[in-house]
Amino acid sequence: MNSWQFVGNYQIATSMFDFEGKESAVILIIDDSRMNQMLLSAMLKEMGQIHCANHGEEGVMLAQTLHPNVILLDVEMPGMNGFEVCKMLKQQPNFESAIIFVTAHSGSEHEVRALDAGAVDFITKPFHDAVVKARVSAHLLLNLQTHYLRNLVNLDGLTGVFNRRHFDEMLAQEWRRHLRAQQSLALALLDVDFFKRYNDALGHQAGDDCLKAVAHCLAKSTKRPGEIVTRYGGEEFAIILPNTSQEEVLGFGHYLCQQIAALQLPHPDRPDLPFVTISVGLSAVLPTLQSEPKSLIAAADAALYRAKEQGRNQACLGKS
Ligand SMILES: Nc1nc2c(ncn2[C@@H]2O[C@H](COP(=O)(O)OP(=O)(O)OP(=O)(O)O)[C@@H](O)[C@H]2O)c(=O)[nH]1
Repeated sequence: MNSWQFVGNYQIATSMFDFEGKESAVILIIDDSRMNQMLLSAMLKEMGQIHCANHGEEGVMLAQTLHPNVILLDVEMPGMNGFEVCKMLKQQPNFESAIIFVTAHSGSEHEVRALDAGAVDFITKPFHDAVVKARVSAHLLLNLQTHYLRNLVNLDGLTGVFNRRHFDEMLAQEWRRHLRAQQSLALALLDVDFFKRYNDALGHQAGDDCLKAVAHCLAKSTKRPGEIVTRYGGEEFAIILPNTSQEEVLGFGHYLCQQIAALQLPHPDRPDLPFVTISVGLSAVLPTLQSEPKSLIAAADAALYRAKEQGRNQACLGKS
């Protein structure tokens, strides 16, 4: 059931927030002037949680962890200026915030430059209360609606983690990003052990609940920025792990096995243990122009097969 909340003059469903686990919209103000931070915060406080950064570097860092819906970005700042900050923000994976430039300059040349840099709008100083509120609430609403629709397309209906379609898109995107940066990209493919027996013993409904609990635990266990948990199909899940090497990834696989076993979800019909476990196949590779993302999947898949063969409830590393 939806409850409703106001953003500016608009009433919107709180389910738009629920997808992100947020309770309200998030607005980030990046401005070196404390006075401007205070003025803008006072004007916008009804619209959501307000966070402030005093310079560009801090703003980029906060944007990475807060995933704000709207960023108000001062153009003239010491150190990195607003255009440089905007460029860095846009390079972040999964960046979806609406950037509104804040500038003392008006005129078409500045407007065009701001929009060319990737901003959705700009606000001129001195601030006009009604104009600031109207512009921010319009972009906040648009950002939430876009985000909500994107989630409907990209999320798995049963478990709430990302779906296979999003996995395919993100793996291709991360592959290109890691090829450019020459960094190692890793993948975990995992499968619930003896899941057919679980369904047969407890029914499909209980099987669905089990998949939800596993997905929730996997999502809680992946904390680094850019890590993406997806339902790969049936009782199989895949996790994309950016900037992760062969040495690191096996440890992560063991950790996932432990986390799921620690749930102690009773499994009434398996030959070895009385609770639900997973098997995990892992792979990590430095992408090259000659290789393709499917090599990463094939290696993780072969490793998953080995983990099953060797007795389940364990993680194996594949060769890619
Ligand atoms: N409840 C439920 N079951 C599903 C869903 N998707 C796939 N399954 C079931 O998952 C089971 C997978 O069975 P198998 O591929 O034989 O694998 P397993 O029994 O887990 O055996 P191992 O992987 O070898 O440990 C099948 O019975 C599917 O019907 C789903 O969305 N909900």
